[in-house]
Amino acid sequence: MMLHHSFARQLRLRRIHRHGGDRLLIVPLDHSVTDGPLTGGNRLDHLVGQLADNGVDAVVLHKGSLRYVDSARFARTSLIVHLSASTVHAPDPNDKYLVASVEECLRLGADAVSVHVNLGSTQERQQIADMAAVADACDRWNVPLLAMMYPRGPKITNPRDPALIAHAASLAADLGADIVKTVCAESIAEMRDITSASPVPLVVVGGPREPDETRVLAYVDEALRGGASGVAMGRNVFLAPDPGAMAAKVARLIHPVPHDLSAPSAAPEALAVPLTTVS
Ligand SMILES: O=C(CO)COP(=O)(O)O
Ligand SMILES: N[C@@H](CC=O)C(=O)O
Repeated sequence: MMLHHSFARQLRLRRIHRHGGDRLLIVPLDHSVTDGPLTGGNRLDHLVGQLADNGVDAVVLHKGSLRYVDSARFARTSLIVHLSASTVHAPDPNDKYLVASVEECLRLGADAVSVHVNLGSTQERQQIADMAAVADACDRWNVPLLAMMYPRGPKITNPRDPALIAHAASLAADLGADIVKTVCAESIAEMRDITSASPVPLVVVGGPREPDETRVLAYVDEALRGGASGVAMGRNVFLAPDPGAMAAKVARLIHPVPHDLSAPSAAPEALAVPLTTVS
């Protein structure tokens, strides 16, 4: 629990943790700006409904997408509105910039906002400055901030370098993020070092589409055993043949029911196990 948060910000943070506890299953759907349509506009509402009905705590959407989604979906999941954009067609896709404001997102009904920073990108200066300004607005409006932090840039040779991931997390936390979404380290032990040093919860990305569902679920299990507070998994959920069923399987790992024996074990001998690489 954050020590110095207002009632309103804590309330909104609790809303994001829809299914209780301190873990999160977030399904980002902001790819429609970065990469292009992920579903036909009319199917976005159906997709959000599938996710809301199958244990997803929150979805990430861009501001205009909300016009295609029935507000009733958000009786069962929470809404994070994404502030950053770039496309894969840009001369530098790592050049993220703001396309919305915190106030705008509040008007739209957001429970939280997210901003994207590519640590090591040639425009990191502006991206970090943007995150700091967003964090100030979040403080003024008592809105939780999810920082999407990726080591990406001309000098980044291994984006899963634990030192880079730890740096990305500390940068976001120090500038005011409540939750950090970043890449997963290559081993459970490395991830455990990173998460234990982070003052804020870390959730890991799902990464590129992995058709083998068991590998995806093993990745989630291993990330949790590495101390991650959950996942922000997009493509490996919404590109699955049945996104609702896939969300439910991931949700069972993130929010195990008391009698659920498939919950991740905390076997210490597994710490040396290399993480399944899907991200
Ligand atoms: O948070 C994310 C996108 O904003 C991660 O998405 P993927 O799981 O598709 O990598
Ligand atoms: N927000 C992330 C992932 C998907 O869009 C990015 O822009 O790389």
